[in-house]
Amino acid sequence: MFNYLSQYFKLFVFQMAVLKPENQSLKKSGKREDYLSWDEYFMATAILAAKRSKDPSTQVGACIVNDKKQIVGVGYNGMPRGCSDDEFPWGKGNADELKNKYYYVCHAEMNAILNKNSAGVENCRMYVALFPCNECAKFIIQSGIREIVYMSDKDHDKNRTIASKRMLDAAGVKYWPFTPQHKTIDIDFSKIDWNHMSQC
Ligand SMILES: O=c1[nH]c(=O)n([C@H]2C[C@H](O)[C@@H](COP(=O)(O)O)O2)cc1CO
Ligand SMILES: [Zn+2]
Repeated sequence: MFNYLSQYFKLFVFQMAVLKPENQSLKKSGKREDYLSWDEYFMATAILAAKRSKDPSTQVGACIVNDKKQIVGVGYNGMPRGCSDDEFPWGKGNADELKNKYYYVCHAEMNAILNKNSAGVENCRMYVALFPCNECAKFIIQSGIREIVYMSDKDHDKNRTIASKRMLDAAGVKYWPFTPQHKTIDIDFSKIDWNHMSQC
């Protein structure tokens, strides 16, 4: 018991000596504490991009980040350039498959890779709202992306997801589900003080 208490006391003294000054200096700096983590920021960027999607049932966004934490590509699911999203179909229940979206829509991951604003995406990480399908997994592997951070794995029992994981595992691409600290992120344009912004 005495030994236990003595160990505990040593730990306490260590914390006071080593950890406290750092905490104090953090407090002194006056920085905001409620800021977004990097993971939240990149996932939120993916989800914001998804809001551009015209798909009435599933909106997917993807955000590619390099090892300097720079965003190098963003995309969402949409029709290819030149294929009007007012003319090509967005449904999925039609017996005639040519009248469903699946043959036409570009997936968010593919768009993010093709939209890259850097020479390549080797060794990058992709943040994506929905676990990538088998076709996207091929793009991810071939482009050199090494890690996937996802939110929903709603299609985990579908063959396209099983095949996707099989290929990602074989190629050594890591993937992990993301749980945000903030449940909501508020972007309220009406709260922006335009007068103040223009003085900056
Ligand atoms: O990896 C993906 N990336 C992606 O952008 N999508 C898009 C394609 C479709 O527009 C939509 C899926 O539609 P639905 O959930 O109605 O089957 O999500 C779908 C997947 C997974 O299948
Ligand atoms: Zn896909």
